[in-house]
Amino acid sequence: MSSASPLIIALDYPSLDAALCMADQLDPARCRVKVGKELYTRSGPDVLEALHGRGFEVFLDLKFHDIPNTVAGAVQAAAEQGVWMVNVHASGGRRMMEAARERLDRHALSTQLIAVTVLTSMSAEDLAEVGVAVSPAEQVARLAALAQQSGMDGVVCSAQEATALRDLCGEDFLKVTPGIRPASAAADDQRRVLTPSAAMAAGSTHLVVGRPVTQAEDPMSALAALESELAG
Ligand SMILES: O=C(O)c1cc(=O)[nH]c(=O)n1[C@@H]1O[C@H](COP(=O)(O)O)[C@@H](O)[C@H]1O
Repeated sequence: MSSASPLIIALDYPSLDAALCMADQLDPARCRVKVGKELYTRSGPDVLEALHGRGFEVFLDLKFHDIPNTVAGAVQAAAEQGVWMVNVHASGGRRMMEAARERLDRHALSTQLIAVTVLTSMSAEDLAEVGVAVSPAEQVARLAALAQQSGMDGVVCSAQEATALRDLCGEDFLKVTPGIRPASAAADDQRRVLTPSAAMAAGSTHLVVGRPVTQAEDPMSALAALESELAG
């Protein structure tokens, strides 16, 4: 089932049972779901089958970053499991992203292929420590332009950069933005955050939300509040 909602709920749980317990409370017409490193490492492809069986479109977030041939094979494997979206790290470079694109095209796989620019957990200080002397916004713009030239369908960035990327890469280029925090929520390990409504106003095409919903005392009312913020 394809959802018109921009919401992607991050099922960051340590077991298949815990993830499905949350998924069973969600409506595939009202959101998509994301499977990340912890859950996939524990459950393997079973989780994808279970979520697809429940009608969800799945973003498989394994952030591939390796030599071009290895990433192309991994992206093909993900797409052949029927996921809606898969991601790689843009910092893997042009040849890596082009190899992933070419592999999906060669096999007529329509999975959305996006590239992570600068993790939303990183600040300017974190970037400087790994040898990137420019601001997060500048590095995001550089990597988003490279991702677009390399055939990506969009990028993962912080909503703080979405407006600049709309100007740089256009409306249709996907801007998938984690680091979404309702005004009252804790930032946790995120550094570049925005509220759901501000993120949409800034030009995000999809919002990735994890802990503000999954760790809430009442996840369904947290989700309802988020939806009404977006509707309002
Ligand atoms: O690719 C991602 O999904 C991702 C990229 C990024 O830059 N920052 C980021 O937080 N994420 C993921 O988005 C989710 C955010 O979760 P919360 O911080 O709990 O809302 C996590 O599953 C992260 O792995």
